[in-house]
Amino acid sequence: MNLDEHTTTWKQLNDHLSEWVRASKVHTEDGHVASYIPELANAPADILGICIMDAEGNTVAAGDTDYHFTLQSISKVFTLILALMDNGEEMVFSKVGMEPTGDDFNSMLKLELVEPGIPFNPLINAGAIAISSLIAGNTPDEQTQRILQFFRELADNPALDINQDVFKSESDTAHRNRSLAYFLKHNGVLDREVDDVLQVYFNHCSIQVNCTDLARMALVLAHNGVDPIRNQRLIPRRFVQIAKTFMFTCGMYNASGEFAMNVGLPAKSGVSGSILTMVPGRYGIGLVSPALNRKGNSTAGVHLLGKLSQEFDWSLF
Ligand SMILES: NC(=O)CC[C@H](N)C(=O)O
Repeated sequence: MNLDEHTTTWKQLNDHLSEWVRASKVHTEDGHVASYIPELANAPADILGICIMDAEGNTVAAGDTDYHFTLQSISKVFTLILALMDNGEEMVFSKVGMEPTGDDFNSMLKLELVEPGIPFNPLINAGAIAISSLIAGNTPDEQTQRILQFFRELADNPALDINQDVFKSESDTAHRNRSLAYFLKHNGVLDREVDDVLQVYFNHCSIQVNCTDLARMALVLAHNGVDPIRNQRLIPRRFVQIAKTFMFTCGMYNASGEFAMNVGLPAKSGVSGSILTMVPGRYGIGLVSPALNRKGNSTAGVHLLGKLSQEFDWSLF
């Protein structure tokens, strides 16, 4: 995109984003806030906030942008990157595969059905739990600190921290994730103890952010691992390429095909109703709207991104 195009897009966004947010907000009524993690059930069902950041750090934001939420599954993109940085591709892909499942994000179906019993990809729960075990550190605390440091660097926000209430709530009720982890342990995928691995996993899912933090983290991916604001490489290009490929094929779970069709951008959603996406080479985008559809993606959020993609012809296809 040349400078003129950027100026036009930015003006359009400034002029219309609030109105588009209002129009998408009605779609919060089509969804439900996640309640299987009890603490998430307290989220307001009718809000929608978005922040779009350009390569200089300018932002256009609209809606409920002060709202704080936990990263949930969005964290999986960045723990994958960290595991790749700590272990290299060969090691990581001996523990997780590269294919979409077509199943729900917390499904354990294919772990038993398909040899060799490793998770299909690093963005489903089973895959992300396997990835948590690969983060460098001698103890779960050391691993968690390493993740926090990395996320703070990417968000350029030293104040990022874990929401302890959400952590405890998930940890107390995660019977399904526990069974996935035991399955993985049995299959020889986890070299650490199940409880230790889960502690790291629940911790990174519970890191609290706002839309601006999400947009800032997305901006680094949009620029292939270089933070364009500080002009500093934070992630090797190849690992961003891997992460973005997974976002495209699995980032919106088993609605990734539909999202690719309607929006056409690499994205990752979380059950807090958050979505991180980007316009490659240009903008980082973070949004939140807690009401989810059946597949675990924000109803109003997906609608708004469809509108933006259509308006600015952002689809990569
Ligand atoms: N889709 C998600 O955001 C899932 C993350 C959540 N912490 C879980 O394990 O269930």
